[in-house]
Amino acid sequence: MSLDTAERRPEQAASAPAVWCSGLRKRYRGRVAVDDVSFTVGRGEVVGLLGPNGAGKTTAIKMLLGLVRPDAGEVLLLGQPGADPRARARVGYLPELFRYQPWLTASEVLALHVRLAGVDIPAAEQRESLALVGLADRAGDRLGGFSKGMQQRLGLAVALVARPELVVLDEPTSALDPIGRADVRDLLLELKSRQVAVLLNSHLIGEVERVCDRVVILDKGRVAAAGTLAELLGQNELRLRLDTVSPQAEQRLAAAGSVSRDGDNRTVRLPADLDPATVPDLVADLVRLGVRVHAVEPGRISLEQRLLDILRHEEHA
Ligand SMILES: Nc1ncnc2c1ncn2[C@@H]1O[C@H](COP(=O)(O)OP(=O)(O)OP(=O)(O)O)[C@@H](O)[C@H]1O
Repeated sequence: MSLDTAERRPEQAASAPAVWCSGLRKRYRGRVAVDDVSFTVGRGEVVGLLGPNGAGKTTAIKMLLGLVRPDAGEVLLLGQPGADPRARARVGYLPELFRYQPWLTASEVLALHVRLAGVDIPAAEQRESLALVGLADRAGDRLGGFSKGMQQRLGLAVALVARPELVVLDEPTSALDPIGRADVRDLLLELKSRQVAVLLNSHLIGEVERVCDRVVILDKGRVAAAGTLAELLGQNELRLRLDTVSPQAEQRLAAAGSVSRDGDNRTVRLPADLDPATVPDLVADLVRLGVRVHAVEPGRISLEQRLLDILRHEEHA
């Protein structure tokens, strides 16, 4: 697993990463919120920011976007200093907690943000952004009558309307129903296919696992782990359904890797660099030891399991 240290400051060029930050720190009244955080989001890359409550995710995002002043550290967005309005105009942002003026209509909110971004987006394209988040038929309705999920959908349209090259989404699906979540997942994949970079803060690990190229895990303000899903989930698993397991057979299983048991089901954690003979040899030995093998299912550990392993290890470190 590689810690994403992003040491060298990139050139301020069109090819610079979408996000580059180095040594970000923030304290609130003596309490550390973010402590020496560095990472990058490449152009067109979807990066997930994960971590427990209070880990510093939102604070880190706000420092990237110039909404919180860092005590230390440096930020480049799309190759420009984070505070530069030219960079910010090409960044779409969905904040975690937000409230629009209730007397505005959905299309007025979009028009306002397009004006603030200083870009010229035709009215038809603005309507398309509303359609993209399932609000096409509510364009003329005032926000005072919008549900939480509808407000979050509008927030997404705001983040996407000005043709951003980088989109930062702070818990975009927290208020959404299952269909809304699936829509956002499709939307993220669509952004990826258009080479728009995304930084996604979400507690929905399955969602992150499905769409993200890379993950940065924060814990107690620090980067606890970072890497591609393949790097983080390198470990293999073997799920077996067995009966008539003798003590010798138990020993043979334990020799292959750490074993957890749930009734007749056993899960063996195997190393990442698995020898191709390991699984067939194990099954042959089990059969020889009189075990009845009902099912053998290879798998990879889930991001959720990996996250829990990392965070529990940090707790005991
Ligand atoms: N404005 C603030 N004033 C004082 N402390 C703050 C402020 N904002 C954040 N903090 C503290 O900084 C730490 C990190 O908070 P942050 O909101 O960044 O965490 P998070 O990882 O986004 O959490 P969650 O998953 O719960 O949204 C917490 O201890 C929090 O209490």
